[in-house]
Amino acid sequence: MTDPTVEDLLERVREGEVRLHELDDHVDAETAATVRRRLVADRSGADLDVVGEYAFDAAAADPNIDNMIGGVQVPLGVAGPVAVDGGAFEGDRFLPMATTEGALVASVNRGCSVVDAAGGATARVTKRGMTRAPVFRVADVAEAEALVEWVRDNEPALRAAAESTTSHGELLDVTPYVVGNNVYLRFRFDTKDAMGMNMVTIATGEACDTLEAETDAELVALSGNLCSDKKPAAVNAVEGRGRSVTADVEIPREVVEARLHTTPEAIAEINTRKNHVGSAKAGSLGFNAHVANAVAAMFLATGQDAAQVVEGSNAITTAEATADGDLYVSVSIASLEVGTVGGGTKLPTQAAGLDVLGIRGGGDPAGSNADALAEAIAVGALAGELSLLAALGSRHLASAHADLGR
Ligand SMILES: CC(C)(COP(=O)([O-])OP(=O)([O-])OC[C@H]1O[C@@H](n2cnc3c(N)ncnc32)[C@H](O)[C@@H]1OP(=O)([O-])[O-])[C@@H](O)C(=O)NCCC(=O)NCCSC(=O)C[C@@](C)(O)CC(=O)[O-]
Ligand SMILES: NC(=O)C1=CN([C@@H]2O[C@H](COP(=O)(O)OP(=O)(O)OC[C@H]3O[C@@H](n4cnc5c(N)ncnc54)[C@H](OP(=O)(O)O)[C@@H]3O)[C@@H](O)[C@H]2O)C=CC1
Repeated sequence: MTDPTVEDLLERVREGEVRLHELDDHVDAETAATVRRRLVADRSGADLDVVGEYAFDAAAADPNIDNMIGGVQVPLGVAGPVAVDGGAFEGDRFLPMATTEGALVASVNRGCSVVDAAGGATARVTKRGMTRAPVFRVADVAEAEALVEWVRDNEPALRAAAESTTSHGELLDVTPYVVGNNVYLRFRFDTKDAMGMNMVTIATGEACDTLEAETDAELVALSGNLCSDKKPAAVNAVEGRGRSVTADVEIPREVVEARLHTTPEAIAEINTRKNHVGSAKAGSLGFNAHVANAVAAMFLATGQDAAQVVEGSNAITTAEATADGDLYVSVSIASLEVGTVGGGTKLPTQAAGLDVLGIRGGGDPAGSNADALAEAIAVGALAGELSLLAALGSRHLASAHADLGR
């Protein structure tokens, strides 16, 4: 059935009277999406009916998407339940994972069952702080030095300016970097339960206004790439960004042999030769097998910013056979950028993913829910590492994907 409003708007867009992104000014968000979808379908010849079958309120998604035409669905599975002794995440929980890679959830699920059989994993957030690093132009290195000194002497003023824009964010420190006549100031904030990129960008902008009013430096760009957001960068792997989180477990030899079909020694050797030596030779920032898999699947399931999987793969896996012949395994993710408020966390299916973990919204104390999410993801990554290393040891990687992933 044709809707006169849709037909009329389609015509007006085709005539150039209304721009595609201005449709929401004329009709409700859902109708605007329908008009855009029809237009794209007509132009491309694609059948977009299924894209129009989305389960969220189009108006509520306004902060999350521009030029919306519908929704993409990603299958959602669970691994676990798995017992976790965390600094913030406690208990036996299922881990929600959204992915299109067959065998991935099975792998993490197997890892979770092994972790559980070993009595559970331990997880802790060891550092927190979301960063934004503006770049300033100065005349020369003498002025650069003067600016760095000014920043050191005036941190309270920068803090007051930055924190005037947020009731949750706290400026932790400002680290200067000088390159010729460029000065980069890496502002680091405690963003509590928010991932914090909007929060710290707004707060840093305010601090930059103060700095420009008081010094000769000129702001060139509010993000100068030393932050560093959504790019592989050693600064994040070394200094951390978002949450730095570690999970570990010690697994009795008999559990390794019965459930993973291999030995602690074999897993330790594969970890060294593959994750450490192979990664070093490849020039990789990630010294792990597939931490990005658990990070990406749990990011999608809980409304995180998918592009930040880049930083989430800055992880080191260690594995060793203990003196008792058991297996110790750990995963340390240096820069896991997560939140349980803001961004995509409010969308209904993503909020449901956080509910599965029991950590939707603001934590008590503030920041504890985002810590818990980081710990849950680290345990998922640990389970995935265990299972994949074992599959390589028992030579099951190819057959597992042939059976489950095609
Ligand atoms: C596939 C398995 C788990 C089979 O492993 P298995 O030991 O032969 O399976 P099983 O049938 O004996 O079951 C053992 C447990 O696995 C789980 N399990 C088993 N099947 C399922 C299923 N359908 N759905 C959910 N859970 C499943 C489940 O926990 C089960 O215990 P139970 O509950 O029965 O007591 C194993 O071979 C495996 O983990 N393989 C590795 C696969 C993997 O890790 N893939 C990751 C993606 S690879 C990639 O993307 C990155 C890569 C590889 O390129 C990175 C790199 O370079 O290294
Ligand atoms: N701007 C940019 O450069 C970039 C933006 N993004 C996007 O930014 C979004 C995430 O930014 P983010 O700032 O996290 O989210 P939001 O912009 O959605 O802001 C979250 C706000 O929630 C409020 N809040 C309420 N309860 C809490 C609590 N318990 N802990 C912390 N804050 C709380 C805070 O308000 P208040 O501050 O008033 O206290 C906070 O600023 C994502 O959509 C992401 O895609 C991603 C990369 C770059």
